Amino acid sequence: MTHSPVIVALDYPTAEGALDLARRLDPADCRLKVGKELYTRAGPALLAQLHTLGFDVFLDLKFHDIPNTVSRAVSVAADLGVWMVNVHASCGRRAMTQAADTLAQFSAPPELIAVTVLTSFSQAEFEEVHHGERLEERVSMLAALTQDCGLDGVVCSPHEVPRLRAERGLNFGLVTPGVRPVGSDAGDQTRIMTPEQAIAAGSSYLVIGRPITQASDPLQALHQINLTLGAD
Ligand SMILES: O=c1ccn([C@@H]2O[C@H](COP(=O)(O)O)[C@@H](O)[C@H]2O)c(=O)[nH]1
Repeated sequence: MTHSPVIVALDYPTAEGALDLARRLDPADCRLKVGKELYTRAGPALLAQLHTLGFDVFLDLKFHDIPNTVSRAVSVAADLGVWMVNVHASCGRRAMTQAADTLAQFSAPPELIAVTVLTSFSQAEFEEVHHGERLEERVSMLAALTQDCGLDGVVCSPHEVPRLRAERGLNFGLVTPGVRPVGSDAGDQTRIMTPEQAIAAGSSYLVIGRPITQASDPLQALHQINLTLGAD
């Protein structure tokens, strides 16, 4: 069990690349996230290997489908022993409630969280797909719905954290990608903050990928982040 809020996003095209880093990391220093790229390649066998290494694993497949499909998918994720799994909040009340009810039947269910608005979206890009809506209003509305459906938290940008913490309370998980240490490239992310700012704002967990995985020394990059957060 780690005291660090960092979840390292293992966005690699092969199991070998991901395992090469995972074997050098210590589960005392971080959790790991497996997303669509790596899971599409390596599937449940890779999850089993990461569990054998001692890591808590967030399976980030962002299920977005009809209620029956979403609840069955999170049930399989629970069977695979992951620590956290997610859906899109915009799949709606019935899908989220059914997923939460399904997981409640497990003795040690994974945390179930819902994506609000992807951290890559700027307000302008958001308006192209949600005409006339304010991004932060939608995040707030989806977080309220997610909590009402009995889920454990949401994925949002650190920018939305102060408002959501105030609206949803201290026990609601706020998992934030869009985290960039000073000097690192934003890449395709737009709503970003530094690790220290995100934790000060009230984030529960920080999802950090490329600033660690593409660093010349990924272990040192993680160590430096944990140090600045007092989690070393
Ligand atoms: O809104 C979201 C939801 C998920 N992600 C995922 O987090 C990581 C971030 O990686 P970086 O390299 O630190 O940008 C990545 O796996 C995304 O799929 C997100 O960024 N935003």
